[in-house]
Amino acid sequence: MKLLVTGGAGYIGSVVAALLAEAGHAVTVLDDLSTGHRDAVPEGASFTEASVFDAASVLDPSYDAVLHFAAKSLVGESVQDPAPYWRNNVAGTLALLEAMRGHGVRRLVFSSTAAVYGDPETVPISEDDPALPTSPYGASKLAVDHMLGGWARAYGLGAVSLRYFNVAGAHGRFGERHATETHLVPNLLRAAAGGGEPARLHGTDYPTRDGSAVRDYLHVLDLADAHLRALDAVRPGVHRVYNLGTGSGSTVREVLDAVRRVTGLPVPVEEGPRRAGDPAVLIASSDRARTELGWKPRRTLDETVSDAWAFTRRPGSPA
Ligand SMILES: NC(=O)c1ccc[n+]([C@@H]2O[C@H](COP(=O)([O-])OP(=O)(O)OC[C@H]3O[C@@H](n4cnc5c(N)ncnc54)[C@H](O)[C@@H]3O)[C@@H](O)[C@H]2O)c1
Ligand SMILES: O=c1ccn([C@@H]2O[C@H](COP(=O)(O)OP(=O)(O)O[C@H]3O[C@H](CO)[C@H](O)[C@H](O)[C@H]3O)[C@@H](O)[C@H]2O)c(=O)[nH]1
Repeated sequence: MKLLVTGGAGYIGSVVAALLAEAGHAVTVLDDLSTGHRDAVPEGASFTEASVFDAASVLDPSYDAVLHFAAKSLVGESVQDPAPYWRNNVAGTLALLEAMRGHGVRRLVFSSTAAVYGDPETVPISEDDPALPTSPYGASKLAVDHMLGGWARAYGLGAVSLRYFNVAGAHGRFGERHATETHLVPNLLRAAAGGGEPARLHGTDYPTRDGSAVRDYLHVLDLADAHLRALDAVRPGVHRVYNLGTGSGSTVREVLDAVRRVTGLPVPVEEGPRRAGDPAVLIASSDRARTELGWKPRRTLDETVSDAWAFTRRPGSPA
């Protein structure tokens, strides 16, 4: 297939673009490099440095599908400064959808998020549970999910929204390197590598088994596999939503233990208050993806941490 991958110079987009190129697809990456890196675009993919707002001039009717990763995605930042989230994630996606419609490109796989669910009443969370986001980031992604439903019904778009839970790990030279890093696993690994600040543990008084927050950590390669399956499953006129997680939760302290186990290093940690807006527990029910996409996550937390550690220690890594 001929595919446009927006955000393909970023963490998750670069891993999926690499796998798509390895599978023999013709991949064009569109990325404005706002948080991504030119050297993260995989060999074998062509690259256009542009914004999703310019998608109309990059797409043409020969494209079979778009995988849309480009977004702003920091929960806390979106609370402090929501305007860029609505502009980039909602208006940017609208521009992309109009470009797709204009060129007759009718298949889309979209990066949605567990943040659409806010603070859930029960876990594991299924796709039919209430979506009450607690941040502009989550609200912007939910708005797009709604937009895609309307586009499928009215214009015949085939779309899949993949609601990722916590993504971690790496695929060789493709991994997570953000100038502003808020995610737990890379922050713990940076502290393990030494030379910097201790890692911070945000919140020790959650109603969980050890007082720290619980998340569902999914290896980026398992996540990527779901994208390849979604691309095959997408059908004109239908919008489907799938949660993607392992179905089992780890506390922050358990992830810290995994990092100590995998690296064999003492990871300095400072305990602090809760981070504003963080829910206590987020765990996915991915039964729908298992049933309809035949998807099954395969990698353990230790494998996830181990692959992220190998990425952190690669030659030339700033960590
Ligand atoms: N990392 C996670 O745990 C997680 C969880 C849930 C959902 N997501 C979603 O997955 C997607 C990818 O996340 P990531 O962690 O790889 O983030 P990332 O910041 O590494 O990648 C995003 C990429 O999009 C590009 N980009 C941003 N705005 C753009 C625009 N207007 N035009 C063109 N390119 C633009 C950036 O330069 C970057 O390369 C995002 O949509 C995010 O919301 C991520
Ligand atoms: O240095 C850190 C970083 C994080 N945490 C804690 O570790 C857990 C995981 O935090 P992350 O920042 O790694 O991930 P989030 O759960 O906050 O966010 C992720 O999942 C969300 C869904 O809820 C969104 O999709 C978002 O894009 C994605 O990054 C949280 O309890 C957080 O407070 C720490 O203790 N120390």
